[in-house]
Amino acid sequence: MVQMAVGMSKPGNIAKAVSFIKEASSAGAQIVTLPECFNAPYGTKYAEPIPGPSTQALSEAAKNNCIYVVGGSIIEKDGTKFYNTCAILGPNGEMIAKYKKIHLFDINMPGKLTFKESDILSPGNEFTMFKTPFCTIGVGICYDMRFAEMAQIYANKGCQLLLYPSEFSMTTGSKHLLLLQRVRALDNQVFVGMASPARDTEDTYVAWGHSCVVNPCLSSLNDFWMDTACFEIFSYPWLEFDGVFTPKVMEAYPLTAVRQNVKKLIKRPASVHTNL
Ligand SMILES: O=C(O)CCC(=O)C(=O)O
Repeated sequence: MVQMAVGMSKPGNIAKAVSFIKEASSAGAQIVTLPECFNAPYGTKYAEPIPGPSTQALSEAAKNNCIYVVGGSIIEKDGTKFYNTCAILGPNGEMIAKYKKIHLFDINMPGKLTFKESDILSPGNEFTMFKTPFCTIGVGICYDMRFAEMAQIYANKGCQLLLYPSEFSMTTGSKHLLLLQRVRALDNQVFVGMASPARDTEDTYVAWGHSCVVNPCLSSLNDFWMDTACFEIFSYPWLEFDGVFTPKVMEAYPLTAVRQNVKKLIKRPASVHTNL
C-alpha cells in the first residue's frame, strides 16, 4: 500500500509514485497499490486518456521492477466523457485490466462535506477482477467500498483480495472507513486493502489517510492501521500472501454453504409469521 501526498505537480506526483513502486519492489512486494487520484489534484483539468502519460510511467515502473501495479486512479478522458479509472499493470508492463469507478461519490452534508462526483464524471459499468500467481483480486475505488453487493459478487467469483484505491475525507473517513473495510473482509472472507493519499491539512480536500489492509479472519485481524495519517509511507501489511489462508477461514466459518441454504428459502413462496 502506498500512501503518498499528492501535490500540484503532475510530473512530480508520477515520479513519486514510480519511486514508491521501486521501493516496494526492493522490499520484496509483488503487488503495489497506489491511492485514488494519485497523479494530480481532483478534477478534469488534469484528465488524460488511458493509455497515456501516467499509465505509461506506471507500465515502465511495473516492468522495471517486475511487480503488479494497481494504479490508484486517474481522471480518464475517454472520448467526450470523463471517468475515475484504475489501470492495472502486470509485471511485464502490460495493462492487464482497467476499472472505471461505478459508484460515484455524491454527498451533501452542509457545513461539513458537499461533493458531487457525478456532476463531472460518468460511472463505469463493469466489474474488474484479475488473476495473479498469488490470488485473484477484485478492484473498486473508494466509495465503491460502501456497496456490500459489489464485494460479495467479487468474493462469489473467487476473489481472495479486494483492493480499493481511495481518498476518504476527514468527515467520513474517521467514522466509517475502518469499519467498512473490516465488515467487507468479514462478510466475504477476503482480504481488503485500501490505499489513501497522505493527509495534507493544507489541501482543499483533506484526505483521512490511514491506508490499511485487513484480513478475513476476526480472530487474528491483521490490519495495518497506519497511525501516521500524514506520513508518506510504503507499507507491507503481510509478509506473504498465504494462498491457503482464505480457504482455511472459509472451512472454519462456512458462510458460503449457509448462504446457499438461505437462498433456497428465498426461492420458496413466502410464508410470513408475525404477531403484528
Ligand atoms: O464514502 C465516503 O465517505 C468517501 C468516498 C470518497 O471520498 C470517494 O469515493 O472519493
